[in-house]
Amino acid sequence: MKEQDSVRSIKGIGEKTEKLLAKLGIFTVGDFLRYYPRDYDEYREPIAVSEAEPGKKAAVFGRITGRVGMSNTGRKTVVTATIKDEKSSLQLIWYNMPFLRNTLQAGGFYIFRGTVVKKGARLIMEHPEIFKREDYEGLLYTLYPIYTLTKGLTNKFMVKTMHQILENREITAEYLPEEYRNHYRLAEYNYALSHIHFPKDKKDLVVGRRRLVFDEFLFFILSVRMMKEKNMESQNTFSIKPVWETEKLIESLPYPLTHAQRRVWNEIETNMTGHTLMSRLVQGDVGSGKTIIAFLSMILAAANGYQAALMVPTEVLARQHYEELCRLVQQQSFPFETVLLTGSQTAKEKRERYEKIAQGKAQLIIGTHALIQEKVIYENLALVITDEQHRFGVNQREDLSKKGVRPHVLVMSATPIPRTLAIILYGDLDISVMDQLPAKRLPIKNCVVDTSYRPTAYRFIEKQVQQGRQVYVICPMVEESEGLEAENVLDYSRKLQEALPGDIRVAYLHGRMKAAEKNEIMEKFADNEIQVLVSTTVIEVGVNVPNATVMMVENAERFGLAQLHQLRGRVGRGEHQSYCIFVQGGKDAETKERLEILVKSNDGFFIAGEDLRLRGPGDLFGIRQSGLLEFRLADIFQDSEILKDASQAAGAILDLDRDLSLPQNERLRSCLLSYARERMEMPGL
Ligand SMILES: Nc1ncnc2c1ncn2[C@@H]1O[C@H](COP(=O)(O)OP(=O)(O)OP(=O)(O)O)[C@@H](O)[C@H]1O
Repeated sequence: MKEQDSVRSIKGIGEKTEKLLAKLGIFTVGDFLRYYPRDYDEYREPIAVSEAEPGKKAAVFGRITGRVGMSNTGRKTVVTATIKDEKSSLQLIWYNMPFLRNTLQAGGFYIFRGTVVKKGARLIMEHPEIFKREDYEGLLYTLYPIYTLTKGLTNKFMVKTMHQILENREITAEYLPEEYRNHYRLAEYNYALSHIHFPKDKKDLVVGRRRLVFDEFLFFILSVRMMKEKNMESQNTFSIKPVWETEKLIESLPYPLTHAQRRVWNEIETNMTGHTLMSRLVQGDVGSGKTIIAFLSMILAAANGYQAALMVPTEVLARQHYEELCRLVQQQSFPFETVLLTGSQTAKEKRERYEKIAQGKAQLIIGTHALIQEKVIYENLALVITDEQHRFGVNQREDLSKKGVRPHVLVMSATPIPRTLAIILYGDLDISVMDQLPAKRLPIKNCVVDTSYRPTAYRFIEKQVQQGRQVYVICPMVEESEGLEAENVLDYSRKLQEALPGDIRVAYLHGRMKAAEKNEIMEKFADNEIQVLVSTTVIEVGVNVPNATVMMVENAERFGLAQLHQLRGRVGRGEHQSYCIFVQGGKDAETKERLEILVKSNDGFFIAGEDLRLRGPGDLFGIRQSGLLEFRLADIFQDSEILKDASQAAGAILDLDRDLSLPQNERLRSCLLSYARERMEMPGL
């Protein structure tokens, strides 16, 4: 069994399971290994009955008082027992496990582990695990992994399979030279992998996690630096001069550019018309107007006789940008042809576009990563713009340079990272910051509520739709999943359609739908044929429907604040007053306090910083901060010390071996390439 082998090579996995795993983005043995737990169930110190609190999972010790009862209700057998201390009692219930009546002894001392629930005045625990004291001691403080699942897969299966893979020692060879591991106090790779899944205790987990976080940062930084180094060496061989077309476009916009947009545009123009190739990061908060800056840069290249490509992470976004750019070009009667290139197009459609690109008939090219596939040959590509850095890793750059192309590179990022961290993460990529929102925007009105507010929210949604506006509702899950109590898109959209008048059209959207279906839904939403869109975070990045004025996020506690800020950025993009309703799953006061930060501020940088302050740096396994830079484990804020180490290591590695061509870096290089490939293929949520 090798990392790159299909999951089918794992014993016990057939076609059906293969399909289910694909839904989780697991295709190979390596994907499985890097499918890290979303949480851990800790075997904590047992507590007394009177310490048990409703809603919390606990291990409660006690002696069974009275007898162990058994009854039949309908087709179920119900076994019950009670444990007590001086102050309170806890009732234990098991369904369809009649044998327990004989195993559990009246008067026996046990530890019961489960979630405590309050029913009327009683405290009960349904289906608790049962332990003898001596057995529990062996488990004390161990952590049991919990994986995000999909219908048809159980946590038990994931655990069993993970053990099976990890037992096979040959799969994952260490790729980081020993001197680096020693210098940065890093665990060996296999050790780290097995301890992220099955840690003996928290300390163990921290050690394993540290290594894997280091790797994520290292790969990210290496890929950025390698891109930058290549460009730094390079002279700007393109002959690009400022053009009137960009000025004309700016003048024709229905709004003046903000100062920040002006400044950033000047920086880009100076760079592209200067002596060295551009490697620039444009960092701007949600809704700060990055798209028009991207378009201007593309027009600059096109008006100078070159091609420009804009690569975005989703087809939905590619199509949206394509339509907007076509509209602008036509309106100005510019003689440029715009083409869209996405994975879901038919072979014939793709062939036609390849031809146009190869012959230089198309100058403005927009698409997903289909843009840099083998068959695409550019005639004279001068500019590549990517939406998020991780989507344009080393291998894409290599793919391009194999074709003899070394274009200007512009990276657009909406992740609010303080400048100090951005510099470490993006190396010495030039950074342009767009720190201003367009004027005349009405600030979004926000509220944090619990689920009892839903009827009121639905009435509000109804009113907004009657006024011609549109609504997003975000759920954390696509479908129901075992062991996770969170709203899911499929059931929620059904419920919502029933709760709203029949003439309001509700539709749903999630990353697992076919691209064509997603496009159709998005187009209908953009045309206001659909008024309410229930979606996963697949709409988080870049989607722009200015008529949408309400964003309702269910189970808001499940998202990082920075991610919620991104989601909120989907509304308040037009002239109408917009609203954001964060619905909290429970009533936890701390969670409410955290969510209230969003009510206080609309500044992405501030929000990210406050989130960290509230959670404290010790909270390694809480909700991840930045949904956007899709690190699996790493959190740029929380792990900023590891980030600094990784940045230093990347520098040392590249100082000795600029393109990782030395034999000792061979494995590192191939891991880096598969890392970049993996990022590209990560399915939406
Ligand atoms: N200077 C401006 N004044 C008014 N509106 C603007 C200005 N610049 C852009 N816009 C409009 O603001 C909206 C958001 O712009 P854009 O889609 O470029 O945001 P963005 O920076 O890409 O944000 P996100 O990261 O959320 O995608 C668009 O409808 C755009 O037309």
